Amino acid sequence: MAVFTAVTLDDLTQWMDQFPLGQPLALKGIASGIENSNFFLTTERGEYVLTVFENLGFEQLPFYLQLMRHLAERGIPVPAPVANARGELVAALQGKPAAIVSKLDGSSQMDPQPVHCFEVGTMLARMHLAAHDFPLAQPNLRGLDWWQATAPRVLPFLAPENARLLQDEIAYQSDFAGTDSYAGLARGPVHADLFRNNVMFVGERLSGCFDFYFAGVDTWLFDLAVTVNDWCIDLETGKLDGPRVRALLDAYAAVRPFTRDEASAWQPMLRAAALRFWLSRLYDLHVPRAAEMLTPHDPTHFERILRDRIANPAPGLANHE
Ligand SMILES: Nc1ncnc2c1ncn2[C@@H]1O[C@H](COP(=O)(O)OP(=O)(O)OP(=O)(O)O)[C@@H](O)[C@H]1O
Ligand SMILES: N[C@@H](CCO)C(=O)O
Repeated sequence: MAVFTAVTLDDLTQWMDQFPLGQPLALKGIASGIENSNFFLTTERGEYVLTVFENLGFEQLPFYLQLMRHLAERGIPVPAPVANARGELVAALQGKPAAIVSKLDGSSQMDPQPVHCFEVGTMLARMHLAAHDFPLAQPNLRGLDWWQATAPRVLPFLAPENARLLQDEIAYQSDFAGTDSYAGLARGPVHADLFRNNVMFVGERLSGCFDFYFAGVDTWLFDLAVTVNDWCIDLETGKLDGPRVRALLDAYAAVRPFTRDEASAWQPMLRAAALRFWLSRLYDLHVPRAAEMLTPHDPTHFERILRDRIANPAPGLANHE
């Protein structure tokens, strides 16, 4: 059960006065998700999602919520945060930061076909372009600095061959981040966690994406690699599926063509994106937080993906300028 903070309809009656949403009518905890307490909230004005943030502070949240507002205003299908009477998107609830956002239609597509990957590629490229003039800046907090700081904390728990893989890959990625080709990559605010469970579909139409709480400024290519490593793989083996990769990349490139630097950085970036989630899953498994109540995600899934991306070249990026 992923509701860490208990909230009842009674708790909300007064709290909701600050929002222009009328009275709360129904509240239902959402079981999935491992980061925050989420509730479907029905008010006199409609359907919303209430999130109580368990790990994020009042300092970081404006970046995520303002980014969602910025994207929603530009027609990207993301939850629109609702401001309170003081114009704030974050308000304290039971001493924790909380926000109300609009509810998206649809459900996750956990068995994606090329048609779904095409939709995801189009939306991701549109999102990158729409976020480009977003004025706030926050680095990707799960980027290279975090990998370098976190690896030593999980190394003692790893078998020797995995410890070697982790150390070698961090060294490889540190070198890669220092190359001219890396420096030439386009950057901006990116989602950085656009997995299957963070996108909604109604039939074959993408109806929205959510969970921006790992968003940060990073290369667009990193975001694309994170997305491909989840949407375009066989879940058993972690191997890329050609038709889905092509669909996602072609759709992305039709909105924003790839550059030469991006084409040459693609293989290392797929490895970087695999490393990022292998490491965070190792960290969640071996260094659990006190409030953790769910079984952490399986790290070996991303270890397999990383080993595969090192051993096998992925389909390349075409259409570069
Ligand atoms: N705006 C929204 N509209 C509709 N459903 C939503 C919305 N936001 C969240 N949900 C639902 O709540 C669930 C949990 O949300 P979310 O993934 O953001 O939680 P989390 O705790 O941050 O999870 P994790 O980081 O593990 O993915 C989603 O799977 C989705 O079903
Ligand atoms: N997408 C992450 C979970 C955090 O959102 C993972 O699969 O490890």
